[in-house]
Amino acid sequence: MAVIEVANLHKRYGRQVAVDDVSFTVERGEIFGILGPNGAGKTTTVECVEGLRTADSGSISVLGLDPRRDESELRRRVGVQLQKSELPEKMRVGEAMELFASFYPGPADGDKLLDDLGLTGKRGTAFNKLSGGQQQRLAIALALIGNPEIAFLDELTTGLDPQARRDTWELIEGIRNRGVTVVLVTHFMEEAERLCDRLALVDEGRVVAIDTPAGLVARVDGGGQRLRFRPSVPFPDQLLTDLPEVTEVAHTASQVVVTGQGNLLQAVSAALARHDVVALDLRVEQTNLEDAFVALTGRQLGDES
Ligand SMILES: Nc1ncnc2c1ncn2[C@@H]1O[C@H](COP(=O)(O)OP(=O)(O)OP(=O)(O)O)[C@@H](O)[C@H]1O
Repeated sequence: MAVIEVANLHKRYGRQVAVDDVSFTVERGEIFGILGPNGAGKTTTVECVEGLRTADSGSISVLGLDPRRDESELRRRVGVQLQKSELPEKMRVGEAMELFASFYPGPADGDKLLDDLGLTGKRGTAFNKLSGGQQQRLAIALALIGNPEIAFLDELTTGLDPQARRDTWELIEGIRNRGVTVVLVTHFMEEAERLCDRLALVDEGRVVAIDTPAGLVARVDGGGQRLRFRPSVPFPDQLLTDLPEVTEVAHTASQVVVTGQGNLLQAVSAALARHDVVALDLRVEQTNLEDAFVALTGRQLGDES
């Protein structure tokens, strides 16, 4: 059952088109990702869905409600990760948790949440005395304190170190396992790949594809694998392009990059061996969401131009 339905959403800021005909649905209990480079329109889209912004046109339904008209009911049923600037600097962690819990009819166990997020020892610490990562974790705790049916998490792990990032991913999986639907805005490919059941790839205000991470990766030409190596002696590309497993042979300054599927490694190694070519520094890589994004948009995820 869809808990969020967005159809033909448009939003501009002056002449700047931020969201250009975006449509998607989010099913109950899934982690739905919105992945795209900076400025793609992710935050604007989610803020319209949360009822924090008014779209220029299009329709949005959240839990069967209209985010603008039914704002007060939705506030009780969804959790939104606040941006740092939205919390008073002097407010202590424990006070923030109690204040936010008081807004909801059936709040979650705040002590347990602080414990899960590694903030138990920080109850008495003021917000502006927390590290960036701790502030981020508090924002997540506050988004979850109301026991929401849907949690909107925007740039969840930005500013966290790798260990804290992995801990946060586990926490989010735990939330999903309790039946909460999660909408995750991110520009981290690894985060999207690891966490999301389905995701919308967005670029320049448009949805370029919606699928599972594996489904998106499978759309890359020859989806699957890539080999990189330094040949001991030059050889003609045809040696490999003749193989049914190979879809493409490309060259960098010193390396050969072979894309393909099936028993690619075995087929390429055997063909090279037959012609006395040794593959030095051989690496096998799986194609990933970054490749899918490049294949679908012609741009890198991290490319802000
Ligand atoms: N309040 C605003 N006024 C004017 N332009 C805005 C405003 N907010 C966003 N924009 C512009 O709209 C476009 C989409 O921005 P948005 O923040 O939605 O993208 P995003 O994908 O969330 O990016 P990021 O990952 O950097 O947050 C960008 O070109 C941005 O500069």
